Amino acid sequence: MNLVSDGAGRLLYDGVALAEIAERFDTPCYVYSAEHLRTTFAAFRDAFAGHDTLICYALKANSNLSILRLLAELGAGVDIVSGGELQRALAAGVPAERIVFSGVAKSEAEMRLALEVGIHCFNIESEPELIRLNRVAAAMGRTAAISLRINPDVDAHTHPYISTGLKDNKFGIAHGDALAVYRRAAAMANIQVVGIDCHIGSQLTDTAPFLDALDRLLALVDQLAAEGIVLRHLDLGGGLGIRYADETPPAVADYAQAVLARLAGRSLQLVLEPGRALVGNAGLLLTRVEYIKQGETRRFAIVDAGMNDLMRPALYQAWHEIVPVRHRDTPPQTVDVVGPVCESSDFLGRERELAIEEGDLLAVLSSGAYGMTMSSNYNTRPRAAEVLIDGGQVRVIRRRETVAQLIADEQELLG
Ligand SMILES: Cc1ncc(COP(=O)(O)O)c(C=O)c1O
Ligand SMILES: N[C@@H](CCCC[NH3+])C(=O)O
Repeated sequence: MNLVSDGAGRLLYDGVALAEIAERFDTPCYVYSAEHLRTTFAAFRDAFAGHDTLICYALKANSNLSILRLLAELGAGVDIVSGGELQRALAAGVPAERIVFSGVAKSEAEMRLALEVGIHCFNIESEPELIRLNRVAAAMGRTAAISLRINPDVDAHTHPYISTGLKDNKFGIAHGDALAVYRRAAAMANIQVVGIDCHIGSQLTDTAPFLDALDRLLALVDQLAAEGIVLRHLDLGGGLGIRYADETPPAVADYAQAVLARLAGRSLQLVLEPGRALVGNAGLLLTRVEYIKQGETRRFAIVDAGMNDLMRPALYQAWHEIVPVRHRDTPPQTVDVVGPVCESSDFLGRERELAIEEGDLLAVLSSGAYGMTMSSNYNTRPRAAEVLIDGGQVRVIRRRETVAQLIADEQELLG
């Protein structure tokens, strides 16, 4: 993240003083860097340039329309998991033919909408889902292009809550059932088999599990071809990790090189679904210290952002670096950075060494992915504003929610 301190000890993000952003837009506030988004997307595009590759950004990581539009203008497609995400993508101007639809529970209405607009491909996660899609497509007189999402039973070595490619996980079709389900799909009148797909987990810091999964998929591609079922594309999913603390995820170029070496000589289009790797380090959460409270055993910095704004620490004990926006010469003290929500799991960071006082601003780094999209209104807390820094200018890309918005749908119905 492009964070530097100026001569006066003020923290600048992409050249803009974070204190000024807080002054203008209040806190808590998500702050994103357009420059970072462009750079990371270009790194993916360039790394895979030698091969026919469609980069379908997994918009569950950050679904702000302005971010989607920025990535779509750079050539990205998207991976969606709901009708809501489909409508977001279309509203942002993502071309339908660059949309892939994952998710274990696609409803009939979601299938109809995706068929109407003509998405690139459905990633089918079970045989019942395949049967339903064939029926829905038949009723519309359409043909649905599909991949089967295979669960390759590969250990992604990540947090158990975000591992998705093990046989105990709910995702995908068991590897051992794949050929039978493909045969069934190929015989369906309103299904066109075009690809194969997997997604083994998130925040992977090693290429080996990706390559294991890829090898298992390629073996299936060859077995299917021998039976006359020739696939056009292979979707390797997302999952490439980022650095939050001291992780050393592979560089995109190294990941690409390893993957492309396996695909050399094949005419398979490659589809990728990166989420976190594109946006995670493109954003921070700006928050203000409301109180410093010395408890009996611990010292707390109580800030105005909570687990409803950034849920990752509460849900996964995830570690996000927290830095003061203004430098103080006083000695740092050990504090737990906690939010205002009435839960003991409401923390953003524990046992941090910080020199801060009441009223100071803190930046919670690497919050661009699974921050705002996982936020909630718990404790009737309006969601934070989102702003984008682009070329030294800052603009609001999502207004701060108001309590009036939150209660409107109930207020109308008061007896
Ligand atoms: C099907 C699918 N594709 C892509 C992603 C994006 O993952 P990541 O943000 O780790 O790249 C996810 C989330 O884990 C997913 O479930
Ligand atoms: N929400 C998770 C990632 C899971 C991705 C969804 N399959 C996180 O914050 O790390």
